[in-house]
Amino acid sequence: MPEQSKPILSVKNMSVQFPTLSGVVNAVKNVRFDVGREKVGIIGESGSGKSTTGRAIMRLQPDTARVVADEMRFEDVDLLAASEADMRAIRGSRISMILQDPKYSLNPVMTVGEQIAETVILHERLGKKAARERTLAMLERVNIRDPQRVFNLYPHEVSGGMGQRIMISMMLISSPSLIIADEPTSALDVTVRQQVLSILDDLITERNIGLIFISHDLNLVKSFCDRVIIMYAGRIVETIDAARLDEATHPYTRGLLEALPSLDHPRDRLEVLKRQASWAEA
Ligand SMILES: Nc1ncnc2c1ncn2[C@@H]1O[C@H](COP(=O)(O)OP(=O)(O)OP(=O)(O)O)[C@@H](O)[C@H]1O
Repeated sequence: MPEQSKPILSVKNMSVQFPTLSGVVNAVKNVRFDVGREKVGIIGESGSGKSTTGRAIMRLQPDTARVVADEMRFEDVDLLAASEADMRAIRGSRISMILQDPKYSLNPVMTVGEQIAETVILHERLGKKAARERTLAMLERVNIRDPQRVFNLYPHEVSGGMGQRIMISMMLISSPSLIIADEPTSALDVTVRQQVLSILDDLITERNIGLIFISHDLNLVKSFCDRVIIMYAGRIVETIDAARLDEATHPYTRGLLEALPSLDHPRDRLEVLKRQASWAEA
């Protein structure tokens, strides 16, 4: 298989369970998917297992969680067999995660520049001066106009959109091959969202990175991603090219599409999704 079309990530029959006081929660059930150098959206309603899937790939589950799979392979790494030390070396360097709110992901008592620089000091053993230069260049790459000034700001001093661009800098500075973005723009207003998405898009294309984009915004995923995985109650009910989403056949996907408001074809009433128990079964 040519290098370019080889999957970066291959997940085969992965399930995630959480034992709780009221019984076992089967958060993810037997999911199977590959991610190549492409943008793959995962959509589904709240509780459908999207974030749990992303965190299981990063091996960031609570200790009580049970993750089983036939295979979870990231490039040359068997994620099921990797030690915690192996995972620490991979996280933030070869696989990065961008979360919804940078305020919770950034350390409040360190300047944003120091935090970004720390990534390359840690993973690439760069000296302080070289790390600072790389950081300033990366901040400039995400369209931050005055990187010298922004380098010295603390997380509470930056706006939501700038915070997310800082997160993108931090997550991309080590040139990962896979990014998992979990609702990365949900906290932003529409114009800032477009700017952040366009920066992310450019960097992903330019560096040939694979992206898993978790969202419950069907319209966003449809326009931003190449392929879409639709989850319902822990299962993948359908995987389809984003350009062909309107031709989706699964009744859950059809229901999601029909529940979307449209400016071109306004309707008096939006459809309410009617669920069937069989969608959650094998
Ligand atoms: N640590 C945990 N302990 C117990 N149950 C959990 C835990 N984390 C997640 N769950 C359960 O797993 C299921 C899937 O949750 P998950 O957060 O993956 O859904 P999601 O699709 O990402 O939802 P959202 O869009 O609201 O983030 C839910 O029923 C949730 O309550």
